Amino acid sequence: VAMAHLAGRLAQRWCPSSLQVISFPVVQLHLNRTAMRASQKDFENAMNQVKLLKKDPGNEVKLKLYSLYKQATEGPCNMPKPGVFDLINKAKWDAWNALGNLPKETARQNYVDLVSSLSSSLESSSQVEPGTDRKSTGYETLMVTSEDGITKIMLNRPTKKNALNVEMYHEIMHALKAASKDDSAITVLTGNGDYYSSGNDLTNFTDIPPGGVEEKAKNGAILLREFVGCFIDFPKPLIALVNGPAVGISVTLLGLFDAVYASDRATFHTPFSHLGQSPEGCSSYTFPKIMSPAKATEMLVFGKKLTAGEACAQGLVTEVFPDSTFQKEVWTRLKAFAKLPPNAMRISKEIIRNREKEKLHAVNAEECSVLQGRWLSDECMNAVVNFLSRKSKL
Ligand SMILES: CCCCCCCCCCC/C=C/C(=O)SCCNC(=O)CCNC(=O)[C@H](O)C(C)(C)COP(=O)(O)OP(=O)(O)OC[C@H]1O[C@@H](n2cnc3c(N)ncnc32)[C@H](O)[C@@H]1OP(=O)(O)O
Repeated sequence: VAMAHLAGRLAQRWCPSSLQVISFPVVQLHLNRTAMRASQKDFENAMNQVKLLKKDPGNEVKLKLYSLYKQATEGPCNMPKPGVFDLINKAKWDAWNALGNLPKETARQNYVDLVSSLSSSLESSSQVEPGTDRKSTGYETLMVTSEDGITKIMLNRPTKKNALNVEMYHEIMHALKAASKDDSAITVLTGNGDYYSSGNDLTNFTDIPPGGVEEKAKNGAILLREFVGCFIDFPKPLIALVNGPAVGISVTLLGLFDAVYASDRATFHTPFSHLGQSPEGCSSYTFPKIMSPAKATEMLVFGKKLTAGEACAQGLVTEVFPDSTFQKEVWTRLKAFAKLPPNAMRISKEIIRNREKEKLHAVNAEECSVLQGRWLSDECMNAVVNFLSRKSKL
C-alpha cells in the first residue's frame, strides 16, 4: 500500500505539464565547449529535438534522458543521495547513479540515440491508424533503431539494471519478429546503462493471479518457452554486445547468438541454484557443448561468475574489448558485417544452425517444464522473498 501510495504521488507530480522532468536538463545546460568532440553537435541537436517532442515520452524515458545528460556533461554521479521523502530528486539521483562509470562520450552517444529513437517512434506513432499495434512503433522497455543495415535492440531499463519484466519479454519477442522481416542484414542486442541485463525481474513473481501460484508458474513457463523459441528461430545473424554485467537468462541466451562481443567490464553470472531455480535458454544443452560439461556445471549448477576474459576462453564470448573503446570498435566491425550480402549470411546461418533447431526446441520445452516446478518450490520462493525484502520491497 505504501509503495502504491508513493507511486501515485510520483505520477501526480510528474504527469501534469508533460515534459516537466526533461525540461530540467535543458535549462541547466552548461556546455563545456573546450571538451567538445565530434558528437557535440549531435548532442546539442538532440537537446533541441527533446524540446520539440509533441508527446510525453513517459517518466522512465525522461529519467533516462536526465541521467544521460548529467553523465554526458558532468560524468559519474558524486552528489549526496537525496532523502527518501525527496521522491523526485531521489529518482533522478538513482537514474544518474545507475550509470556508474559510463564514459561521458558513451552517455552523449546514448542520449543522441535515445532522442533519435523517440523522435521517430513518437512521430510515427502519431501517424498510425487507430487499432494498429502501438508496439510496432513505440516500446516502453526497449530502444529499437535501424540504420546502416543493422537493427539494434537495446534493453532500456537502466535504473533496474535492465531486468526483464513481463512487458520486456513481450517487447523483445515483438522486436525480434519485426527485425526478422525488416531490411536490415544483422540484428544486435545490447543494454543501456552500466549493465547488459540483471536477468529475470524478480518482481515478476509478485503479482499472483486469481488462479494462484500454479497458474502464475504455468503462464511463466508458456511465456519463457515462446520467448526462447524466438531466439532459436531467429533467421539473421544475431549479435550480442555485452556492455556490462550479465545475469541469469541474459547469459544463458548467449549460447543461441551467432557472435558475442563483450566489454572487459562484463561479467557472466547464472546463480540458478542460489535462486532455487534451474537453467533455461537452452543452456543445459548449449553450455556443455560450448565449454565442456564440467565448466558448464561450475556456471549453471554452482553459480560461478566468469569475467569476460574467462567467458571468452571458454567459448561463450567471441571477443573481448577494452571498455573505453568497446562501442567504437564493435560498431566499426558490425557496419562492415552489415555490408555483406544479406541472403548469403542468412543461408550460411541456416546451414550452421538448422540441424540443431529441433533439438533446441525440445530442450527449451523440457527446461521450461522443469522450471515451472522449481518456481513452486520453497527454495525458489525463499530466494525471491530474500531479494525483494532486501530493500523492503515486500
Ligand atoms: C512464475 C513467474 C513467471 C515469471 C515470468 C516469466 C519468467 C521467465 C523467467 C526466466 C528465468 C530467468 C532466470 C534468471 O534470469 S535468474 C537471475 C535473476 N536475477 C538476479 O537474481 C539478479 C538480482 N539482482 C541483483 O542481484 C542485483 O540487483 C545486481 C547484482 C544485479 C545489481 O546490484 P547493485 O547493488 O549494483 O544494484 P541494485 O541491487 O541496487 O539494483 C538497482 C535497482 O535495480 C533493481 N534490480 C536489479 N536487478 C533486478 C532483478 N533481476 N529483478 C528485480 N529488480 C532488480 C534493484 O532492486 C534496484 O531497484 P531499486 O533502485 O528500486 O531498489
